[in-house]
Amino acid sequence: MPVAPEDWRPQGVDDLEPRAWDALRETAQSVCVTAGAGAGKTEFLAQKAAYLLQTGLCPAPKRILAISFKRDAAQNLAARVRQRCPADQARRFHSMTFDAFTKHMLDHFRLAIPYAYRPPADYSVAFPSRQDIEVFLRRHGRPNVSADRFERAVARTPLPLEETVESPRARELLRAYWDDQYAMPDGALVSFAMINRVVEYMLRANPRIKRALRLTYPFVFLDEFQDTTYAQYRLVDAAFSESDAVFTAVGDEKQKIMGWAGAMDNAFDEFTADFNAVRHALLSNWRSHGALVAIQHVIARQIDSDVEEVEARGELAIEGDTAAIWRFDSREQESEQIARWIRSEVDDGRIAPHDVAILVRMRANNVEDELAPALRAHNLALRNLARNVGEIAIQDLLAEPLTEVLLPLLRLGASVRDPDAWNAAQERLQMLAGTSPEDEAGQERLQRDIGEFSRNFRQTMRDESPDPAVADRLFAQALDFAGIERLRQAYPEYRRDADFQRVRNGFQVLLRECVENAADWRGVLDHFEGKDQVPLMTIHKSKGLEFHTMIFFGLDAKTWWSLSPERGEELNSFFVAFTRAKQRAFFAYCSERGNAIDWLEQLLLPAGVEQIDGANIVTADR
Ligand SMILES: Nc1ncnc2c1ncn2[C@@H]1O[C@H](COP(=O)(O)OP(=O)(O)OP(=O)(O)O)[C@@H](O)[C@H]1O
Repeated sequence: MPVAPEDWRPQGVDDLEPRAWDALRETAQSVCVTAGAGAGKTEFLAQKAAYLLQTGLCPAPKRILAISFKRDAAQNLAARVRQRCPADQARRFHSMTFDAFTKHMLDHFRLAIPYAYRPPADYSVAFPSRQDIEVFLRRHGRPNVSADRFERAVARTPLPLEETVESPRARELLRAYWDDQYAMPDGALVSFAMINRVVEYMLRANPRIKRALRLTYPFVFLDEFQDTTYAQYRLVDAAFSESDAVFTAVGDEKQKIMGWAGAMDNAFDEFTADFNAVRHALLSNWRSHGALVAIQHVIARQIDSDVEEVEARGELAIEGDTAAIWRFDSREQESEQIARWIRSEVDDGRIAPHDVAILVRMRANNVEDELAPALRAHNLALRNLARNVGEIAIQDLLAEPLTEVLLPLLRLGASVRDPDAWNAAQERLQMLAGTSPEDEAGQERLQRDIGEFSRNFRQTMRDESPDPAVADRLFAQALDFAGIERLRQAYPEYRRDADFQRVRNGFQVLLRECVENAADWRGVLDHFEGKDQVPLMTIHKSKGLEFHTMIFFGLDAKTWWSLSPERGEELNSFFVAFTRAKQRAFFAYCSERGNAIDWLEQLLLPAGVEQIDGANIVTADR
């Protein structure tokens, strides 16, 4: 039975702030919710989804489409909705990344794409480097065209080029690029920018597909809207403009860090005007405590002098420094002291290793080489989430649906009792098998199957200690139990064999790696998930995440040469890094790397950020 809208209450949190209530109850008109870091934007979307599904304002079989930028953001949002709604409702919440959405549209409606631009069925997704583009431009006798500009032109120019590009020379070059990519000797190579263009063209050319899309999704959520590119915006526009679809776009202009990749200049203003949206600005920060929020406000004001002050709703739960620049004389001292500091915090029981995130601006792999040995010497493991296993980054792999399905199954074998793994396995398999929660016989069968599977698995894990060959066998059995065909049907992103194999291979590679140094199978799986390891990632990949303690590595004018008051997006990146911290934010500066960033220190020190000699953050006798 649907709940009456006036009786509906937020799920899993005590309350929402008044402005969030207004934005949540607005279901007849599009809304644009802007809010600072930690304001609960993702939580707000999960609550709004629960509201729409539970009150019947989004009645079955209609669905909500939620588009995020990062895979883990999409997964995080879907997981929050699953926690707040029964399975049959949560299933009607489709959360995916922009790229996954467009690729799904391409794979599903490929034959509806006008012939001249239709990629062959066995295309591969390509991530062209600047060098690839330069090679192309040279080959076509245009070495003086800037590769960056050309790439932007491919991403921005609507199809068909024959109708949209006036200059014959430009048209010829763009057309040659499309032809070349489709005619690669080892099969067509199509970038996400190109996928976006063909799907937008397909939607324009096929009003029936557009109508079906609109009937399926009366509500569309757009997360991190500040980073929407023009091409993505045009696609949303092609799919939903002049329809009754109601949009909810959320984001924070201060966290816009994708301008280099073509993010729009005034995304919120354009959206508000084009979709006649009502604007709401949230004013809480549920993540960080007062002292951090006060410093965040100083940085936010530097980004936007009109920014409203927000209310800190997080509690301070730690003694000592909460924000500081740690100054080191040498790289060696830096790595050693950071490792020693984390060790002492863990030994004192204040945090687990995975509660401290090390963030870097770029080149996580180099930082891994530098920091990992020092951490290892203190019996700490660094988990470089940017590192690839096979052809997929660990951070992306952990957010894959395949991982969501297989990990609970493997966990069932590694413990005598693991109710969380059982529930997760049941929920995922129920979804894969399409078993309705009301189908009692189906549910019983599923429980029996899971019981038998986990007994067999437990037996193997008891009898055989961690070893790569056994890991391969267990992986194959878990995959077999979940059912490869079922997986590929349930998740559109796996419909093409190459996409599925990339993830499958990555999973297997990581599992094999984790077998080393683990005393038992539970240890292997903990390692796989990153438990008790210190995560290392770039700021870009930290968006949307939060950590008890954040340590930024490389705050000097050489390593972060692009951080200057004139380059707004770099300050935004700094803001993103700072605002990931729930309790503490530290910045490591090492004079051996480069000079201090004076203007930033002048901003931060009066705002309450301490400056601490790295030699003193923890003493040698610890
Ligand atoms: N209404 C609420 N009550 C209590 N806690 C909340 C509420 N809304 C959000 N939170 C918590 O606050 C934290 C930040 O929320 P969330 O990640 O949704 O913020 P955000 O606005 O998306 O952040 P950012 O833009 O900085 O990534 C999370 O730990 C979330 O669980």
